[in-house]
Amino acid sequence: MLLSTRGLTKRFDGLLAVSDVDLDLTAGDVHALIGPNGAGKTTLVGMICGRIAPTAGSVTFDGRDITTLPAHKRIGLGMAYTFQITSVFAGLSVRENVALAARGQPVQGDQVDRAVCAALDKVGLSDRAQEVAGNLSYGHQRLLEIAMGLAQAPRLLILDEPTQGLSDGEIARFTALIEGLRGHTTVLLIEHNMRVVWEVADRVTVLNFGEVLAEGTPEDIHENRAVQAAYLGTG
Ligand SMILES: Nc1ncnc2c1ncn2[C@@H]1O[C@H](COP(=O)(O)OP(=O)(O)OP(=O)(O)O)[C@@H](O)[C@H]1O
Repeated sequence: MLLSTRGLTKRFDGLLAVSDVDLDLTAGDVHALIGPNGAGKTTLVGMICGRIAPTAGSVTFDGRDITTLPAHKRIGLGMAYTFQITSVFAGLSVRENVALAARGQPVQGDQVDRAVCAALDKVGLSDRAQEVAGNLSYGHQRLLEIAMGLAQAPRLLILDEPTQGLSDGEIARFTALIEGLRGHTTVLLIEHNMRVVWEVADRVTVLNFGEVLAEGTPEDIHENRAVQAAYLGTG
């Protein structure tokens, strides 16, 4: 396992946002986290990457207990994440944004350039490298965020609703990109687009009211009646 949580819990005043979650991410897998709005997905991921302090439970990364490790140190261990709220610097160029994200990695000079070009190429933004990031469409800004994550050469890439606001063509490019990461980069993907989940996920965890409702392969989840009732509808 690259990452495990045990009994991970977050209480906001009276509200139990995440309750006793055991999650295991196998190295190299694409693991999708799904569930209705308010199920606790973003809160769970916030505890995994160190932005939210858990009320109880533990997080282990590569065999090390990181429950109380600050977020920037987790980045240093190889975690990268993109969030629903766009984090690009609007006044900088596309290239500069990715170069900033790559900084601090064990690459220098020409290697930074190469890492930036490779990341932009993977998300299909190479021809926009010189554009001011703030002028990009919302969908392209989401792709830029993913390039910023990739430029950090992460061991675990956490993506929070990466396909939200993307066109069909951009979604197809995104799924191809994720396919290309399988086996060497572990991906934790919060995703509402079920077609994307069925296409790219090796494992799926379903959260409902802060609890794990089901975990398994996409086929297991698709056939799970409790999941159908809670989330997928009767279809
Ligand atoms: N900082 C906070 N203070 C109080 N309540 C919060 C806070 N953050 C989240 N919550 C509540 O915790 C619950 C879980 O929220 P969370 O954003 O983790 O769900 P989610 O599954 O990511 O939802 P969505 O799919 O809509 O993004 C919700 O009821 C939410 O209102």
